Amino acid sequence: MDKIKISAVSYTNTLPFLHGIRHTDIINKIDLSVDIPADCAQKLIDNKVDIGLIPVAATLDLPYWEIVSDYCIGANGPVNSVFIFSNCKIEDIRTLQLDPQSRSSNNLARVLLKNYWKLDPKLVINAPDYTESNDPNTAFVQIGDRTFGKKDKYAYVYDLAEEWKNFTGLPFVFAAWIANKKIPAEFVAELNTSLKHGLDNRDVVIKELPARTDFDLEDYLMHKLDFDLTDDKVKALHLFIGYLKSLQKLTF
Ligand SMILES: C=C(O[C@@H]1C=C(C(=O)O)C=C[C@H]1O)C(=O)O
Repeated sequence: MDKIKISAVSYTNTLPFLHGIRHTDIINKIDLSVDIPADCAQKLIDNKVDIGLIPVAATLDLPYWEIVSDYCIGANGPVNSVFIFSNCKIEDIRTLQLDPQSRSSNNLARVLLKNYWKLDPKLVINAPDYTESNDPNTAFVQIGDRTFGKKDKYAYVYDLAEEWKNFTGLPFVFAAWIANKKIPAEFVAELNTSLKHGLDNRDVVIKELPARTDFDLEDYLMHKLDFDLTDDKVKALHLFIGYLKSLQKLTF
């Protein structure tokens, strides 16, 4: 059988999964690439890979998709790496610049703005530098490692997993292991075992990371991120996709 092609996320949040994959025999059965989330999604859409740890918002662009793992990148409350950073209160934001590496969180911001905050700022895709603006009423979405240590630098910081929980009472799934075709059950079982091995060895992963004083990596990987794809997370995933379908599609 040809090797199964897999694209995984290149952020710290995925290091436990990569540890599991690289330290179990599954590594010999797959072609693994590590990409920013937007590229994980695009590779699965373009059928360059069979499975991706893709932003769940990208399922709208897949004619066929199925979840192939019991694990995900999720959070039940604050996640500490998905934010709107702003110098004004949320209700005063007139322009929101989106993160080009994200698909889920940009759309989560849109869902929350419309349905929770009842706001309608102008959205900017592909701003030359989306994190910079001279306008005090322009804010931005940012995800992943680039947010580490930035929380104290802005007057207003909105953790989008926390805000989703305030809105729905549910956890949130940012990315899930999704296939664009049927995958044999034995492979799915092996993938789950390998991902679990990585999660069970998070202490090793944490020790290997360069220490930093401005961000608590242990708290992030052990507590803020919530990797089990529980029934509540699946419910949240479908609720989110439902909200997304009622919004105009964003084209990056
Ligand atoms: C929690 C995170 O989850 C992610 C957010 C994603 C998105 O917004 O599209 C995609 C993959 C995950 O890496 C994060 O990156 O901080």
